Amino acid sequence: MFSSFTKRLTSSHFRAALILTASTTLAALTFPDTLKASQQQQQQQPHPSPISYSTLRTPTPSLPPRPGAKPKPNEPVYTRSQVALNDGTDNKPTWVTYLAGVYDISSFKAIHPGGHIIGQAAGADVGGFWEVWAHHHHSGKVGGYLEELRIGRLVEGEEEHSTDDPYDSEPIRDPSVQTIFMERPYCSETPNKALNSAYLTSPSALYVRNHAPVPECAWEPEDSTRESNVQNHEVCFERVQNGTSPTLKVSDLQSRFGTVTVTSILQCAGNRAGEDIKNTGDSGFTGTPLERITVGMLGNAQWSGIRLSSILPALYPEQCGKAKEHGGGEWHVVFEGADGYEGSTPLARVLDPRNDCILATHMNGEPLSPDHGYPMRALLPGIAGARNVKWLQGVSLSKVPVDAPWNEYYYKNSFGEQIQQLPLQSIILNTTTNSQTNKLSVSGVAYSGGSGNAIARVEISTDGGKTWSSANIKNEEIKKDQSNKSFGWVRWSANVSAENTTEVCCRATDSEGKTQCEISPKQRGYIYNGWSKVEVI
Ligand code: HEM
Repeated sequence: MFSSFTKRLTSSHFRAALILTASTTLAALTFPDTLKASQQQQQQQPHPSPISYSTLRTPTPSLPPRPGAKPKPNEPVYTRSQVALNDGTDNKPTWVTYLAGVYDISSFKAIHPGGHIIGQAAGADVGGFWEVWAHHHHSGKVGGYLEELRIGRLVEGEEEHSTDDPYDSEPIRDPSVQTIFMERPYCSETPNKALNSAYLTSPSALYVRNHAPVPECAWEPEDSTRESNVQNHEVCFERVQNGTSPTLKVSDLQSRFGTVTVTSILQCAGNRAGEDIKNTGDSGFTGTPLERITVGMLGNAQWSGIRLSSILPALYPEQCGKAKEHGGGEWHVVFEGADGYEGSTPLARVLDPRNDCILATHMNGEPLSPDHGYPMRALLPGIAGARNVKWLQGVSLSKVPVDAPWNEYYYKNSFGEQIQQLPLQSIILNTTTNSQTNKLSVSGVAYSGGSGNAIARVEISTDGGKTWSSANIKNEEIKKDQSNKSFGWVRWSANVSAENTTEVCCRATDSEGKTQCEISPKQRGYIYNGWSKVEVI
C-alpha cells in the first residue's frame, strides 16, 4: 500500500528531499519518471508565492543531525558505489549510509518500527529520509540500532550533504495560542484557556500532530482561491470495480453525494500522556518531547464534508454489501495522506451513517487550515486523531489493516490492537478560588468518545472521590447540525466549597450509565481517561 502510494506522491518537497539526498539508484527505483523533471523544476521554479498562507510560511529551526554510531577500530572502508551495489536485490545484503557510517540493515529491515519503507534507502543514504521522518532525530531508540548495525565507513569526502530542507515551507504558527512540543514534525497542544473559552475551538488554537512536513497540496495560495482549490482537489479511490482506480474531484463528490455539517471533538490518542505516566508508570512517551502532553491535544469543531456512508457503498458496492450483511466483516478503509502518512479504520464503523464519518473540507465554516489537512481530511467522529488522515489523496478498501508504521507499531494498545475508539472523557480546564465567598469555581469539558452517547452527568469531588456533587452541563450551547449522535463535547461548570480543598477531581457518566474509573488501564501511554485531578493552590 505504502509503496504504491509513494509513487503517486506529488509533493516536490518530498521528491526533492528524497532525490537530492539519496543516490541515483534509489531515486531511479522510487521515482523513475519524475527524477529529472523534478530536479529541473526545482531549479527553474521558485516555490509558489502568493499572499496569505504561503507568504506566511517560515522555515522551522532545523534539528542537529543525530551523531551516528562511533567508528569501530580498523573497520572496513567503502566507496559509495560499493554501498550502492548492496541494495538487497538478488540475495545481496542491504546496506545504507548515514553521515560517514555504513550500516547493514539486512536483518533489521524485518523489525524496523517504521516498516518496509526503510527499503527505499537500500544502497543509499538515509539522511534525506530522516529529514522528512524527523522522529529519527528525537527518538532515543535509533542510536542503539546504529551502533549494532555499523559495518564500516565511507571513504573520506563521500558523505552525503543534504541540499534541500523538507521543512522549509511550514505554515506559520502563533506560539502564543499553542504549546509546542516539537517543530519537526510539528506537534502542539491547545492551552487550557483556549479550550475553555468557547464551545468551538478555533483552527489556530486546535492542537496539531504532524508526522512529516506539511505537503505541497496544503501550501495554499490567496484567500480568493482557497475555496476553488478545495473544489478542484482530487482523491484517488483505489480499485473501485474491475480494478479501476478513479480520481474524483471534490466538486464531483459534493454534487453526487451532497455535503453535511457535523460536530465532533478531535483528540490525539496520546492526549493526557503525562497524567498516564504519573498514574500508571513509564510509557513509550517517556523521555520524548511528548511526555509533556497535558490535556490539550483536543478540540471541538463543526466539520463540513461528504458522508463516507454515501460515498463508499456507491463506489465499492460489493464489499459494502457484504460488510452490511455480516455486520462489517473483515474490511478496513485505508486513508492515504499526501505526506506519506496512512491509517485505516474498520469499514463497519465508517459505513454506519450514525457514526457521522465524513471526508471533511471545512472546519467551523472555513476551509481547513494547512496544519489541519487542507484541502481535505478524513473526519471520523469518536475515533483517535491518528486515523483522521490529513491532506487526503487516496482511499481504498483492504481486508487487513494498513501495514503503515502508525497502524502496525504506533497507536496500538497493550493487546496489540490498533487504537480506534476514544474513551469516555471529562477534563478540568480551570479552577478559580473566590476568597470572599470561599467558593471554588471549576469548569471543563466532557464527551463520550467512540460511543457518541450523550453525557448524562459530570460530577465533582473535593475529597478524593468519597463524595460527589453534580456540575451544571451547558447543553444549551450545543450547535444544531446534521450530526446523528453526540460526538461533540459539552462544557460544564460547578461551584464547590473551597474550605480545606487541596485537590478537585471530576468524572463523567454517559447516557448508557458508563462512568469513568479513577485510573484507567495502561494502554502503552494512549487514551488515558482516569478522573481528571487538579491541585488547588
Ligand atoms: C539505519 C536505518 C534506520 C534505522 C536504524 C531506523 C530506526 C527507526 C526506529 C528505532 C524507529 C522507531 C522510533 C521510536 O518509536 O522511537 C523508526 C521509525 C520510523 N522509521 Fe526508521 N530507521 C531507519 C531508516 C528509515 C528509513 C530509510 C525510512 C524511510 C524511508 C524510515 C522511516 C521510518 C518511519 C516512517 C518511522 C515511524 C516514525 C515516524 O513517523 O517518523 N526509517 N525507525
